[in-house]
This record gives sequence, C-alpha cells and structure tokens, in this order.
Amino acid sequence: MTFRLEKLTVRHLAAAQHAAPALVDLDLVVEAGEQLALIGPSGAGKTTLLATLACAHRPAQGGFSVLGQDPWALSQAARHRLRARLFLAPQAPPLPPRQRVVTAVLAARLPHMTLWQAFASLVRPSDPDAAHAALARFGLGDKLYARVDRLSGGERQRCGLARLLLSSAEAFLVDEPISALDPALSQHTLTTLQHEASARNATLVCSLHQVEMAREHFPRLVGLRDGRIVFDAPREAVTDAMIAALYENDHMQPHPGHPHETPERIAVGACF
Ligand SMILES: Nc1ncnc2c1ncn2[C@@H]1O[C@H](COP(=O)(O)OP(=O)(O)OP(=O)(O)O)[C@@H](O)[C@H]1O
Repeated sequence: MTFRLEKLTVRHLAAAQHAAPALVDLDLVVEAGEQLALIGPSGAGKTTLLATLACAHRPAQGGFSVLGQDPWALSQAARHRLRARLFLAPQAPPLPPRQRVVTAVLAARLPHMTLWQAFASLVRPSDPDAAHAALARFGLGDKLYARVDRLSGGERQRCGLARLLLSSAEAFLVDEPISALDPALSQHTLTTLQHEASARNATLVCSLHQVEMAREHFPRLVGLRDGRIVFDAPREAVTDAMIAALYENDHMQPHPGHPHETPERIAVGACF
C-alpha cells in the first residue's frame, strides 16, 4: 500500500484561525501501482492533498501512512528519506532562472547524491544523455541546453515532468500536468506519465481540471469538494450526474487566488 488516510484533516499554517480546514476527515487508501485522478472545483483541496501525500503538510488530525510509515512520527532525517521515495510535480515547477534545462532535469537525482556529487553536477551535468532521453519523451529533446527562463509555460511544465522520469520515486504526485498544454500534447503527456508509472509499478495520483481527460485516462476517480471526498469510484461508476453535482455552482465560487506554500517549504524543486 502506498498511502492510507484515516479521517485526515489538514489546515494551512497561513489560513485564518476561523477558516475551515483545507481537507476534512479524508479516508483514502491507494495501493502500490494504482493510478487515480483527483478532480473537483477550484479550491476543493486537490493541491493540498497532493502536498500532504508528499509529506509537505503535517496533518492536524487523523491517521496517515506513506509506504507503510507514519512520516510525522519519524525523525526529520528518516522523513527526508521517505520523501525521496515520492515525487511531487507542482503545476508550475519552481525552476531556477538562468539554469540550463539539462541541469534542472538532472536535479531530480539530487536527493540520491552525495553532497560532492550534487555540487559537481551543478558545474558539469553528470548524465546529459539521460536528461535528453527524458526530455525527448515529452517532445523537448531540442531544449537540453536551453535556459529554463526562456521556455514557454507548457515547455516548463513538461521540463518539470521530465524530472519525474529521472527520479527513482515509487509514487508520482502530479498537480495539473496539462494545464498549459494543447489537446494533442495533453494526451501525449498523460499517456507518457501513465506508461512510466506502469513500467515501474509506481503509484500515480494526478489532479486534473479536464474531467473528460480524467475519465478517459484514469481507472479511478476521486472527486473533492470543499476539502471533502464526494466520491471515490472506478470510472465506470462515475456518472454525468455525479460530475455535475461535484461542480455545481462552481462558476459562482471565487478562485482562491492564494499563494501556495513556498517552494522552500516543500523542498528544492519540489522533488524529494
Ligand atoms: N498556502 C495557503 N495558505 C492558506 N490557505 C490555503 C493555502 N493554499 C491553499 N489554501 C486554501 O486551501 C483550500 C484548498 O486549496 P487547494 O489549492 O488545495 O485547492 P485546489 O483544489 O488545488 O484548487 P485549484 O484547482 O484552484 O488549484 C482553499 O480554500 C484554499 O484557499
């Protein structure tokens, strides 16, 4: 089993005291190698849930285990090792400006390097062929030596996903990976992520705003709204009425427009 949540409640540290928790009483079990999509309106809690699974938010209440361990009962060093077995791909990867794409992609391996190897890899990319192969799978083979601040939004997004291919993570937590991509690239990107997860029997939890893509690609759909799980079902069991209810009056809800947790808090490059 990769994740087990029992009556899990999560509050943002920066949230007002009277504010409702971002996640409330969540019960969720995700088995090793499962692929599921998180869907739900803006502010539902999808990003918070992914960051919680990545051990970036300490839950306020409830039971939580990751790969058989309670991350918050571990020492900091042990939790760091546990995080290195997970990969969180944020919607907008925090790539350092002026860095070359090759260096940014190879940073996925930093958690498994010694300090000396990590330093040396910043000066001279350790394995450009591997970075090229990962980028090529997302159609970015020609950007190996481009500067990350000269990439388009969609290219940056795919550069962040190329990192995932180089990590040795057992679970991929991917936040809206196709929000900046056109329909053809979206299909290709989701398929690539899913193939990679299947090939290494990694768990894949992916938040998506494109409900039809979620239904087409993922065998299990979890609908979140107001921090609660509204449904958790195989795609065949998810009806149009359930989707309509999940998003009902969504257009009336203001977009939260909040800053997410800072990259520093989540980890360098959000790649553990
Ligand atoms: N850093 C933060 N500080 C305080 N509150 C936050 C923070 N990040 C999110 N929230 C609040 O937590 C709740 C869940 O937000 P979250 O970003 O997880 O939703 P989401 O489903 O990912 O939304 P979207 O689809 O718009 O990205 C919202 O009420 C939001 O305002």
